[in-house]
Amino acid sequence: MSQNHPYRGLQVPSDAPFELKPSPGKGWGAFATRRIGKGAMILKEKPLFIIRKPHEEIMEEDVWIAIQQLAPSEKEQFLCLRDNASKPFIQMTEACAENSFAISNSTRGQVNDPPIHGLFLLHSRFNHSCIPNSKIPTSGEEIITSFATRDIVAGEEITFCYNTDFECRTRHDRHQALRFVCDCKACLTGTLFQQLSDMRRRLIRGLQYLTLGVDLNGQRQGSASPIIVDSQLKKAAEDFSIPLSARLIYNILAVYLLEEEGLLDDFMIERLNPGILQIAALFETESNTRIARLVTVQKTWLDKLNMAFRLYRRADVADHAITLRLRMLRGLSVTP
Ligand SMILES: C[S@@+](CC[C@H](N)C(=O)[O-])C[C@H]1O[C@@H](n2cnc3c(N)ncnc32)[C@H](O)[C@@H]1O
Repeated sequence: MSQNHPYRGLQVPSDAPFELKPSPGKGWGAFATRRIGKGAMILKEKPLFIIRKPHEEIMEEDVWIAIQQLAPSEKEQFLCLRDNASKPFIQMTEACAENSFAISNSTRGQVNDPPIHGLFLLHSRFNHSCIPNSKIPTSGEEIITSFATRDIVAGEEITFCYNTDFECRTRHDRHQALRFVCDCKACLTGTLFQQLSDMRRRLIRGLQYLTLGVDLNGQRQGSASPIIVDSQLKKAAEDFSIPLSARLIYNILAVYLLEEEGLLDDFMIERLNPGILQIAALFETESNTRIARLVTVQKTWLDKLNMAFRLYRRADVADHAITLRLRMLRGLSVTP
């Protein structure tokens, strides 16, 4: 039956390292046809069309106009799309929502430019995992590219994470956002890994709060579901008076937890490591400077963490100045 499925009509490049086929319980998915080494490119894809509007403002008419402008062969490709591989979409906006990605225009556009949504025929066939094996880094370009974040063996399903802050969200929160039940290793209830996963992700969120002074939505936490229960510690985070030594430990602990969770890929390291090196370079008290330097040269994140713990509860000459600088950067008065 799957031989005649409309997805067979989707044009997968002949050199692509994957094929499309049914993925039990998830409609169809993309499966590696050969080994894909960590860091290797999986697919570079041009959008079939783009719509320059925020997601919630895209109307039927917008999608119809975009489709009318397609070449006949492209229209045929669009008509292959199915609602999770089963039924044709009833509304064009649904087809668009299920098969499009927000393309960041931050690198080229102006701040007030409308967001761009691109419809991608093939990348939209990739299913979600909360512990994925691929990533589509934001590039600011209309063409998107996926890369393997770890070695993928032939036959393995290729997945990516549909949301950007899931490393800080528990299973319950993730499922509410996804609106389908994911069955990845971090979602399978009754397992030790799942329990640890929730704990790690909650901790990562808390550590982020302690270093940034705000929650994922950029706001201070409300009292309904506290992330940091200790009121003094919460105030210190919001006042940016967390000492440098603790900042370094929190940041490295978050990376270590990401690694334990199976989420630490090269893109993540590229994003997080500069901040850690920057903190390590800020110490001014001589003994602290020496330890911070040792932290940076350790090979593993566990070794870095162990070394960083030597700084635990140590004050630094630079602490006060850092607090003032962070408060000024956030537009707060210099005195808490
Ligand atoms: C963008 S589509 C992915 C491709 C889709 N499976 C297909 O056959 O066209 C997203 C939809 O796939 C399904 N899906 C994706 N990841 C899943 C997962 N981990 N578990 C269950 N369903 C999943 C959900 O129905 C979701 O709304």
